[in-house]
Amino acid sequence: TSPCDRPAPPTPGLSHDKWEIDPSELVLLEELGAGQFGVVRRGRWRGRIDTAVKMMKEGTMSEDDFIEEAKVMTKLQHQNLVQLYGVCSKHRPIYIVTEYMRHGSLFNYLRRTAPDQLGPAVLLDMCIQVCKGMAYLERHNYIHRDLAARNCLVGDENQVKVADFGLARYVLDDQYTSSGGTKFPIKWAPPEVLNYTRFSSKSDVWAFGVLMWEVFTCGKVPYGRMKNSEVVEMVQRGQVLEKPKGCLNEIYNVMRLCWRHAPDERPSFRLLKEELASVAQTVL
Ligand SMILES: CN1CCN(C(=O)c2ccc(Nc3nc(-c4cccc(NC(=O)c5ccc(C(C)(C)C)cc5)c4)cn4ccnc34)cc2)CC1
Repeated sequence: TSPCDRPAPPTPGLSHDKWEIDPSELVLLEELGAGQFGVVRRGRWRGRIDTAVKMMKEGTMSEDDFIEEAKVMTKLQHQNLVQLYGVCSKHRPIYIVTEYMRHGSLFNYLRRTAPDQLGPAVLLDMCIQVCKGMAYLERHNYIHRDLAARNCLVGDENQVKVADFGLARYVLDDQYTSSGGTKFPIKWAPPEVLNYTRFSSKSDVWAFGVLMWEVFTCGKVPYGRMKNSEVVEMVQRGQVLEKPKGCLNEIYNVMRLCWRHAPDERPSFRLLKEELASVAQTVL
């Protein structure tokens, strides 16, 4: 056969994909918790980098599609996004390796931290950090699809980062993916998602409003113990969450902008960032 028929040998050093992590460079440490996909553990990468390692239970996600998307996700880099370092996809279960956040989910952090540590200025700054991360995703036309305090993580000095952006697309469990499912995040969904599962950056903005409510109630569950069907009814009627106790009107007004019934009447994250910064300057 002529040389043209034989595949070229891989160029040394370029044969492995940079989003592929060599498991032999990863040391797995204590368990951080179990999520939708299975166990998450702290890890040490290349001897010095602290990581969180999601070990994807078989059958919980469309792995090949996700591995393809991982190439794009590793390029999304911002100080308010939990950085995806890469994947170990040459074995099963596959591992998703990200930067490590020491204080766990924002939801648990709000509920565990003493109220005197969580004054309005701290709470507003947390919302601004999430807004910055979301404005970056919006700029890159990247929709989160499951923004909530449980999917944000806390580091040192009340640093907050958005995690698992876009991951919802790869979940196979239709109890989670269909709006009628028991695991669908109904309480963070706007009318157009409840009715037509029409996700957009403007549906992320609605969810951000609910996240602001979670933050200013220090981790209360939105709509309390109401059943999903009752929440759907209420949201479609145009009723929204009430003002959290002790929350400034100027801050509650920003939440209400996020809960405008019509998606294009909601502000962009870019505009929300300005809005929140000006509230921080004037009222705090
Ligand atoms: C003083 N406290 C002691 C207790 N504590 C901890 O144990 C604790 C400390 C650090 C933690 N950090 C992280 N924990 C996690 C973690 C832990 C358990 C579960 C999960 N989440 C998931 O498994 C998960 C998230 C989202 C989704 C969809 C696709 C539905 C959106 C599916 C699955 C993440 C991810 N991380 C990424 C970066 N850092 C972390 C988590 C927990 C917090 C500190």
